[in-house]
Amino acid sequence: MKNWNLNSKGEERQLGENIVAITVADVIVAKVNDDDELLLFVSKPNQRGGVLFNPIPEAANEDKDEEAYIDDKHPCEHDVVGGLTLKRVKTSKLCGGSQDESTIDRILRPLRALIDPVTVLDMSEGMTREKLRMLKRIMLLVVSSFGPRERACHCGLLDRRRQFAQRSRVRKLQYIAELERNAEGLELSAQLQFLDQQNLILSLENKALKQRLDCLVHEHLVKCRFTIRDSQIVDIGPGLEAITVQHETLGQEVARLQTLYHRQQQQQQQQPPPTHRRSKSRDLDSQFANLSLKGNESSSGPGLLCAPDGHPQLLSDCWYSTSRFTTEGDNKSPTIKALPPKGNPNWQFPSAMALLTYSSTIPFSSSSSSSSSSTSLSSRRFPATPFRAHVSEPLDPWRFRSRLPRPHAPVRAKATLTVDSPATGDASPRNGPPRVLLEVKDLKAVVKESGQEILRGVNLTIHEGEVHAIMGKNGSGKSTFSKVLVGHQDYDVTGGSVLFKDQNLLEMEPEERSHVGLFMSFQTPVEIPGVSNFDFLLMAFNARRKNHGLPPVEPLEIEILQQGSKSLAQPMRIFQYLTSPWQTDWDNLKPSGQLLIVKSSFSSSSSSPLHPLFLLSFPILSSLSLLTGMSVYRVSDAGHFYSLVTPKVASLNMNPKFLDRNVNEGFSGGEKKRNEILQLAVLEADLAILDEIDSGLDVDALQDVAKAVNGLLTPNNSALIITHYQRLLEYIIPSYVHIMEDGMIVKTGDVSLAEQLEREGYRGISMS
Ligand SMILES: Nc1ncnc2c1ncn2[C@@H]1O[C@H](COP(=O)(O)OP(=O)(O)OP(=O)(O)O)[C@@H](O)[C@H]1O
Repeated sequence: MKNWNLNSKGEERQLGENIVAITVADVIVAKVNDDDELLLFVSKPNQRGGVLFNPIPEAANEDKDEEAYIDDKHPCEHDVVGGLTLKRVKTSKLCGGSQDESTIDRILRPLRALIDPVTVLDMSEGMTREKLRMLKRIMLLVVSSFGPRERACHCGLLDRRRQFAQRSRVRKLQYIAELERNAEGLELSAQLQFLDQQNLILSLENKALKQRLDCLVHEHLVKCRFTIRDSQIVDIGPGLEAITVQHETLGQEVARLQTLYHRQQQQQQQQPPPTHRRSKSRDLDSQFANLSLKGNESSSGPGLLCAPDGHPQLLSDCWYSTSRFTTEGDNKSPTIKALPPKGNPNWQFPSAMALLTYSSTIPFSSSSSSSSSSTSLSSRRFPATPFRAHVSEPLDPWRFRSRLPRPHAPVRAKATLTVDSPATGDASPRNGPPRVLLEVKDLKAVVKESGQEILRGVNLTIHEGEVHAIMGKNGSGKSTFSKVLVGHQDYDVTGGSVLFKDQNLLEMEPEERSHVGLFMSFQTPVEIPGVSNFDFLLMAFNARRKNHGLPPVEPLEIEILQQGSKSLAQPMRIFQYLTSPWQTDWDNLKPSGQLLIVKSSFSSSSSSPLHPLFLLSFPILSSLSLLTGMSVYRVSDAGHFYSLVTPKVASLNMNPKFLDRNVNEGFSGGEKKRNEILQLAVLEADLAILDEIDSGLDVDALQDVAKAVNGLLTPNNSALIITHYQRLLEYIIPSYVHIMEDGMIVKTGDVSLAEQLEREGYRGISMS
């Protein structure tokens, strides 16, 4: 193993000699081959010494997607959340340890085939400070390939499609790993220096050659590969195998671009702010119009589109757009003609250049002004006379729409599901009197462990469309009542009956209770390390759908737009436009994964018109696809789970990034509560039991949460709210207020009872 002194943020990290274990992230999911299952699945070590999911499920459990696995010694506080049974395994099972040698060996065997030696952290004795320190400083992701047959690591929760959301977390780590793998035995150290948000300088120091190799790396190119041969960088970026660049000249080029960049920055600072902001698409248009072209003037061969002066940020786009082409016409105004890449006679030249060429009026004239920059490239490949493309008018992407290659058939059948809720409740009231949803008669329950009786005969009837509030002194049994209703394992029911929608609730397993429409928001919501909120919501949602005999909902629609020629056999240096579809910033291009993906916001659904920016970007992607052999995908959320969940996130005033975070992990108290309501909103339960959702909420959050709950109430569902304070009931007006004392409901009234309680306290209320 080489030592690397950088991590993805450019911070100094020194890796231990033999350590290749993998993570400080919550979950590492990596995939190399198209057919791969999950590579590795390690959760952040936490104080309980556990991670949540076992990467090697029992054979019998393999198909139970909604289940994970528990180490009984580390039970979760609540083992049923949103209808999913959560189980826990010990870190030792993942990171190694003496407890189960064969399991560890099974995990590590394929890893060892790729990277050796592998250091195993023995976690069987629990987490020590030293081990934690070791884990924390490990920032190297091992990208490996486990075929489906080996299935060395399989995650019961995430299938390939769901990994989209996870990939963002690993992209930079992958980058480091990729650099490491491609160093070809040369000892390199690397430094990253950010020029701006998107561009950075990657400096590779080759100690053996005593050379420093600098290269501008656009964010798109973060996954680019630098191969070093004979003191030259060969193969920079996808598809540019033909380009050989001497590192010294590349360094000069970088320096030049850097100067340009700084000069431009200075100029921008000196200029008064523009009065009108130009739309981004217009900016792109004009930037494309400024592209220049360098290439082989007379014969076929590689060409290079170059960024206009002062726009180094376009450089990598241009590189990506490099295609095989030839020029026709005389030197003064040659035109470009595309050549099909080898082995692909049907190629149509759908590159950025195609946009230029198709306009057919574009003259390419010899330009001496840019000859200086051409010397930065190897003269063997690039003659000193470059061409410069002039575009007389801004590009109108709509003009070229019909020329774009027709999308291929979808990779898999497009989901035609509408995301209908499995909940039975809909907004329209049923005919006749409201149905009884919950009928509790003389319910008695004891603490399983001690036999202490907590509930001593609770009676409560809840009809559809009603909101019931339970108040009561601390320790009166409110939470116990709600937990008994959802089947908490700590309690035994010793008497009475509970009917939910005419079914005997007490005979049901906890997850069944959830599936039939009972939802409980806990006082202290459970954290689920290693599982993103989005995945969790999707799993819970689909678990309920499954229970109702409905097919699962897909997170996204994925459609292939251009089939690449290569199989995904190699780790690819491809970026994707989308890792989290809720992030809709065009500039936020993410290097990750193996797919070229256009964000849903640009492509919308397949039936709706294509966004102009998509049209502009597609040729680049398409060209890149041709060069690299990778496929181009389009992703749409229309009618899929993303489109269901994102408005609900918005209605709760939650930051969409919360979808990407692990369930409740690191959330503030208020955020956890909102998250609980988000779960409720997604699951659309018939009866929501909300235990102190107002605790820990500031005034705004309280209003948001109350508003969201009110928005979920329909004539056909109901809510049971446990609270200490009347203020919540100002926002969610209850039909009935009950007071619980010593394990029984001792008084029932309307909202005025809560007001009286607020004024006079429990002493002021007669419980008779
Ligand atoms: N698992 C348990 N083990 C031991 N005692 C328990 C357990 N669960 C509940 N109790 C006891 O039962 C009583 C009622 O607790 P519960 O949490 O239901 O009260 P509560 O009305 O919700 O109180 P608060 O308003 O403070 O939340 C308390 O005395 C509590 O200590």
